[in-house]
Amino acid sequence: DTGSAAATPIDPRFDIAYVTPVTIGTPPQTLQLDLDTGSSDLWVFSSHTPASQVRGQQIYSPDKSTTSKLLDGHTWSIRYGDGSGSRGNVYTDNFAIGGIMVETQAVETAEEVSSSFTTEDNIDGLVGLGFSTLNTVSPEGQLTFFDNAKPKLDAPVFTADLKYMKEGTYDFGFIDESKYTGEITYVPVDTDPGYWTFTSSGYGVGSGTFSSSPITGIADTGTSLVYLPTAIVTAYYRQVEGATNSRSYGGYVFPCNSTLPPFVFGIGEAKFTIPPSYMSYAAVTDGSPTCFGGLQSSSGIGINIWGDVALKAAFVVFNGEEPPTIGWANK
Ligand SMILES: CC[C@H](C)[C@H](NC(=O)[C@@H](NC[C@H](O)[C@@H](N)CC(C)C)C(C)C)C(=O)N[C@@H](Cc1ccccc1)C(=O)OC
Repeated sequence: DTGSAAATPIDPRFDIAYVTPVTIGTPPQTLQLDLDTGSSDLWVFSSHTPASQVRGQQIYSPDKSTTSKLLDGHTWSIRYGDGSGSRGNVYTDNFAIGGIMVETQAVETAEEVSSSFTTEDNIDGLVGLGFSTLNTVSPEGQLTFFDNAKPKLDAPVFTADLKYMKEGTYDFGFIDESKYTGEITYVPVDTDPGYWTFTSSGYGVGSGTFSSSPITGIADTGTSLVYLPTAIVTAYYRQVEGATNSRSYGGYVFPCNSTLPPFVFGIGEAKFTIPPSYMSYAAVTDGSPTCFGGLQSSSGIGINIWGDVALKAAFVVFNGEEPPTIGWANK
């Protein structure tokens, strides 16, 4: 099998996250989920989510599905790096993305979600596409959609073609040559503890010299920004007029009318350029003349994260063969 599904930005003003339509159950219930390579739980707003925590999200009602089965005695509870989280029970049911159907996918129903999920009314849940070792279901961990679908796919891969303030695509089971230019550069993935962890070959700020120093981090479609070591981040903002590291805004900000250099990162011998428009992520509040940077420091997180600001500058292949690799191409 092969399949494709849209990755649509949830906000017209800036790319905070992307959602993809999925179907769950019989008859199919359609939800818009955030495909997240930075985690490995598939969880949804559901008929079990307290009404006070639901604000317009589509919900999955297992009782309305003839193919749903409670996974008795199983629960899940997840905490993300941004402090958000959720927890609940587990069902298995039919689950499809882009026409790829998995009959007994573990679908985790939310009994509780944190406030940032309640307020984000365009996200009905997440599809974790990290490695299944990170799945939080207890007492038995469950497989991700990708692990379940892999045997059915023409090739054990999925690709991300995220776009700046536009609809992009996730493809499953094939590599669409029309979506990229030149060659795909593959690098090894370290699957411990369960992220798509790889090592970039270095970085450059604008037309400055390229610094060939290894940067190990994760490819995370579920994180909006890029988080890198402080030394790299300060080198970048040193080139931005009026940039400061704001405690009140929680990161580097600068006057929106400042000229920003592009940010270059290396994958093997290949170079990828994040254009200035992606690096000026968003006004700190609507209409403010102060903008928040798309590149921030990872020092408070503990890992480097190549989030959407970097991923949308490339065509990315998540290769699930043994051993897994990750491929990057320009587009
Ligand atoms: C199973 C937990 C998943 C894998 C969780 N993953 C993450 O938090 C990673 N991805 C974060 C998600 O992409 C998130 N931005 C999705 C949105 C919609 C909320 C971060 C680290 C880049 C995690 O590592 N949580 C840490 C908590 C943490 C991590 C980093 C910093 C601080 C705290 C944990 O609990 O690990 C067991």
